[in-house]
Amino acid sequence: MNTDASELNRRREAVAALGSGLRRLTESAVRSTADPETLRRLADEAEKLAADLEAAGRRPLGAIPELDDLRIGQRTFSPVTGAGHPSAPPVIVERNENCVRGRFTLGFAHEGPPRFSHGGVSAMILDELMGWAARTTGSPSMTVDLAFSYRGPVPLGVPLMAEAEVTEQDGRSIRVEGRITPESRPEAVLVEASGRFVTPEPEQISALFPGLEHLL
Ligand SMILES: CCCCCCCCCCCCCC(=O)SCCNC(=O)CCNC(=O)[C@H](O)C(C)(C)COP(=O)(O)OP(=O)(O)OC[C@H]1O[C@@H](n2cnc3c(N)ncnc32)[C@H](O)[C@@H]1OP(=O)(O)O
Repeated sequence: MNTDASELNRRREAVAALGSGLRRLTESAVRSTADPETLRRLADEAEKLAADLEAAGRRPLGAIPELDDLRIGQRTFSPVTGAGHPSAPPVIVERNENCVRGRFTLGFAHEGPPRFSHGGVSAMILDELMGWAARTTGSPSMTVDLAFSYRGPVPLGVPLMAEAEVTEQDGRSIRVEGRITPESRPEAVLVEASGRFVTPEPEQISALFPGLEHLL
C-alpha cells in the first residue's frame, strides 16, 4: 500500500470513529431524561466540540470529500450510508449487477410513531439505494418521481434490509423498484417503492454540478 492510500485509510478510520461517537451521542441525546442543569452543561461542551471541529478545517459547499467515489455510491457523509454522518444508520451496501442491497438497524434517532421508524427515514433510505441501483446502468441520474406504499410499520432496533433494482431503462429514464423488509423475513415487505430516475443532459450536469463532471 502506498503512503497516499494508507493516509486515506487513516482518515477513513478516523472519520468513521468520529461518526460512531456522534451517533452514540445523538442516540443518547434523543433518549435523555437528564435534568436541565446536566443538559445545559453538556450543551456547552457540545458547542465547544463544534467550535474545535470548525477551527480544524471545513470543506466548502459542492466540494467532494477525498474519501468519496460517486461512481460506486461511496459517500462518507451521506445521511443514509455515510460512516461519518451522525444520523445515518449507516446502511451497509452491497452492489450487484443491476441491484443493490443494504443492511441496517434504526434507533431512537429515526423514530416516528413510538417504537417504529419515521416514514420519511424509510423514504430517504430507499431514495438513496434506488439512486445507486439506477447508477448500475452506467449513467448518473437523479430522482424525478418516487412513490411509496407503507405496508407495515418499520421497527426500531431490529436488523432490516433495503433492496433496489432496475426494472426498465428507456433512454435517459430509468425505472427502479425498492423495498424494506426485516432481515430475518425478506418475504414480509414493510415499505415498497417505485421510482423514476432521469440522466440529466451533459449541459444540465455542467450547470448543476460545475467542476464535478469527471467524478459522476
Ligand atoms: C446526475 C448526477 C447525480 C449525482 C448523484 C450523486 C449522489 C447521489 C446520492 C443519492 C441520492 C438519491 C437520488 C436523489 O435524491 S437526487 C435529488 C432529488 N432529485 C432532484 O433534485 C432532481 C430534480 N429534477 C431535475 O433537476 C430535473 O428534472 C432533471 C435535471 C433531472 C431533468 O430535467 P429535464 O429538464 O431534462 O427533464 P425533462 O423535463 O426533459 O424530463 C426528462 C424526462 O423525465 C420525465 N420527468 C421529469 N420530471 C418528472 C417528474 N417529476 N415525474 C415524472 N417524470 C418526470 C419527463 O417526463 C421526461 O420524460 P420523457 O418525456 O422523456 O419520457
